[in-house]
Amino acid sequence: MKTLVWFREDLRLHDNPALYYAARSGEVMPVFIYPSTLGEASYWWLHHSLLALSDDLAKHGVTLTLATGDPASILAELALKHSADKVVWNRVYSPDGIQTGKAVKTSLQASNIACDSYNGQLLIEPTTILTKQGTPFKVFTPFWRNCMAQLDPPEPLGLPTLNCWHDDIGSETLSDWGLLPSQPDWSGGLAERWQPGESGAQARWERFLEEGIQRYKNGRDIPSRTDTSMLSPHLAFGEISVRQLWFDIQQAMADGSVSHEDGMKYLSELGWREFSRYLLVHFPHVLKEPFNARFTEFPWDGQSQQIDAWKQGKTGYPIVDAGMRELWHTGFMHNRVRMICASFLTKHLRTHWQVGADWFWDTLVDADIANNTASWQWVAGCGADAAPYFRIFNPILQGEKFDKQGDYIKHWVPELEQLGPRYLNKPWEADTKTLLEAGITLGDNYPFPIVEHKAARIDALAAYQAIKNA
Ligand SMILES: Cc1cc2nc3c(=O)[nH]c(=O)nc-3n(C[C@H](O)[C@H](O)[C@H](O)COP(=O)(O)OP(=O)(O)OC[C@H]3O[C@@H](n4cnc5c(N)ncnc54)[C@H](O)[C@@H]3O)c2cc1C
Repeated sequence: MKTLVWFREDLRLHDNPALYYAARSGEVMPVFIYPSTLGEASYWWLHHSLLALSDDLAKHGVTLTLATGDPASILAELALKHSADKVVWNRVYSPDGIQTGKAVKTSLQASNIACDSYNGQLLIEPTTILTKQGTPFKVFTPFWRNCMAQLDPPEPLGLPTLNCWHDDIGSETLSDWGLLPSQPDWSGGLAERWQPGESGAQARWERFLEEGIQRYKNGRDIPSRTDTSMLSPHLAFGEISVRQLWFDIQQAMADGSVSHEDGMKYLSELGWREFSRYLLVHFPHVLKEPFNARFTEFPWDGQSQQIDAWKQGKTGYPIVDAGMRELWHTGFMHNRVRMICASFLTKHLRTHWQVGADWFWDTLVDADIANNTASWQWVAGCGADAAPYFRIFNPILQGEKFDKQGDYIKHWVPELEQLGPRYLNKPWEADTKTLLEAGITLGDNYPFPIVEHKAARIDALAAYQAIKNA
């Protein structure tokens, strides 16, 4: 049997159901089709991830074919032209991903080509978890409790023996695709931090199991530490299987190398990833509209100068600036700081969450339509099970609490390196002598705050009151 394996968000060989079952029944021909909707940082990642995948496949004598165009026509044409018996893929659970999967299926069936799809992305199928009334969950805790009660994922699949059929099917090349930035090449910071591809993902996971997971529950909120797994871009591109993470954590809790508390906390973060996809499957409109319909009328403001200052890490609030600069430099931002920066944009600057989501989409290497949308709506107060809008993060107190020694701020905002802890999160309150000794001239080498915290908070609450009373 000859099978075309359509790679999508599953750029790995291990525990890849589509590849595994195709390889077990005969020869395979892997195909990847250019995705036209990624952000710039994700295209950088994709380039390196595809290089890694095609090297890994080549070690087994298998060639990865690259193609551009409509998947429904490309796959049917390739299958007919090269006499494939079947086309298989792992499902993608975004609205676009579902739509494309359906179109491919219809087109293949119209050409009498067999096809099959698998779950290679989630611990549990979103359609199988419903409330007693048969409706989708809208709140995380009962959703996850329900998942945990039912969860019995199949054991991860190993690496199949791969055989390729050697038709030359005319692959495009990665350089044809021009995914890497040039003029200017801003990717230096990304390359320093990341190793895209399956072996990079496995290495990061092993490191986390050795030295991060044991401190996860308490350490995960401290941005200067490396107590989180940093697997998000690898998960977004499917370079590591979530089932493997699940089984490894279960095993580590069973043999006592990881405490129940740390292990369960990590699994619940994977639960948030499941929940984000679940929400998009059941409520696809939330990609563009607020989950809480009341927010349709919210008086968003958002001035372009202030939004630019936010993007550039020049708001005058050190923890926000540190986060936005980490994002620009590395394509990543720590979760606690993502929440602070997103709150600042949607509440202090009263800017529509979509503006922030778009910027993150372009600059994050882990940009993931489900996690990004759900998280932005959550912070903005309009999402499912969201933090209430009136809970407005105070960026000064957040910095003081989660970056006590100021290591994170000083790393990303080196202008403030000489400033002591008393004023590090509020340099504008320092007297002239203190600022002078620290080499800081506000308005010159570090900005004054672009908005005043208390006034911005009052404005945001007044705007919220307007929709609450409507
Ligand atoms: C405004 C905002 C935007 C975000 N955008 C994205 C995004 O585009 N892509 C993305 O993967 N995550 C996003 N997140 C969620 C979270 O910040 C990242 O998943 C996390 O920081 C990744 O770091 P890690 O892999 O070390 O996480 P860990 O703490 O090690 O968690 C393990 C995995 O669980 C999942 N996870 C963790 N937290 C969340 C969460 N809150 N929601 C959904 N899944 C989660 C991720 O897949 C993560 O890799 C966003 C959060 C906020 C507040």
